[in-house]
Amino acid sequence: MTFTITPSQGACGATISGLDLSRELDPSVIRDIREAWLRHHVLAFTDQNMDDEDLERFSLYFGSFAGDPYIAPLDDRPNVIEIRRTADETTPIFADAWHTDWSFGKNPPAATILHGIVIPPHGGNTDFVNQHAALKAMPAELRERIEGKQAIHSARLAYAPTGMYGEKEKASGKQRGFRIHTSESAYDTQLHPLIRRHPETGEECLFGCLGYIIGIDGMEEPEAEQLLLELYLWQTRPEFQYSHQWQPGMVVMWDNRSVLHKANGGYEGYERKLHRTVVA
Ligand SMILES: O=C(O)CCC(=O)C(=O)O
Ligand SMILES: [Fe+2]
Repeated sequence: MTFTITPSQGACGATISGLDLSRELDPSVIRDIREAWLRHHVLAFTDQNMDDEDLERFSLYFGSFAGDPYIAPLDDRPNVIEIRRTADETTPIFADAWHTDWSFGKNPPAATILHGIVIPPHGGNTDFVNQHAALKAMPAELRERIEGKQAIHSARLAYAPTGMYGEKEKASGKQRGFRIHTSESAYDTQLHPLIRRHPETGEECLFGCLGYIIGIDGMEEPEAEQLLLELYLWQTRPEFQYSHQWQPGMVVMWDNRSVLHKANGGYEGYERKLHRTVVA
């Protein structure tokens, strides 16, 4: 199978065309994809015509499934969740803030894979920021202040009963296109270093950002908040970004260990539906 890898014009990301993910892939092709994924951090596979079974098989080439703690999977597919926004939905856009998937966990996942099924005619990009590039270009003065520091991660601002997707959203009576359940477990915290080495490539990068990061271990709150905000503004700068524009049938796979990502709106009145797997 021959395929083409075209790097994006942005700080990360590449498009792969000429691959049919509805078929089994040769080990050598899987190796090439893995290499490209580690190099470009975000891969977009164009023109796929595939179902959930294909998505699952493709995902398992890269590791085992990680179960989503707060979003209900499809009834008949415990490893696939549907990110769906109906045409008339008025809830806030899901995941419209920079984050690393489940950085609040003890062992955050390696990859998230999205299959675009219904794609609106405009808007709805998924944005990525390269955290290797952000660290490399960081002013020494800022780096010194975060060096050796452990960030406190938690899902509480999003998934606790008091969080963004909690009681308030329920009380608003607005319906989401998919089911999110909040839980007391979202108040749990987990430490991860702000600067760490990528577990596969060994390259240094920043990990996580304000949002799932709620503090810095051993630092007073106002001081930590100020530092995390400064860091956030640096690590999400436009020069480190790549904005991914979807086409129907596209599959996008990113490396949670090296990029932050966020969803975008801008498609009011249109449906958007993607199926997602997460690889441990
Ligand atoms: O809807 C999107 O573009 C991305 C949503 C997201 O953050 C995710 O699936 O992890
Ligand atoms: Fe996400």
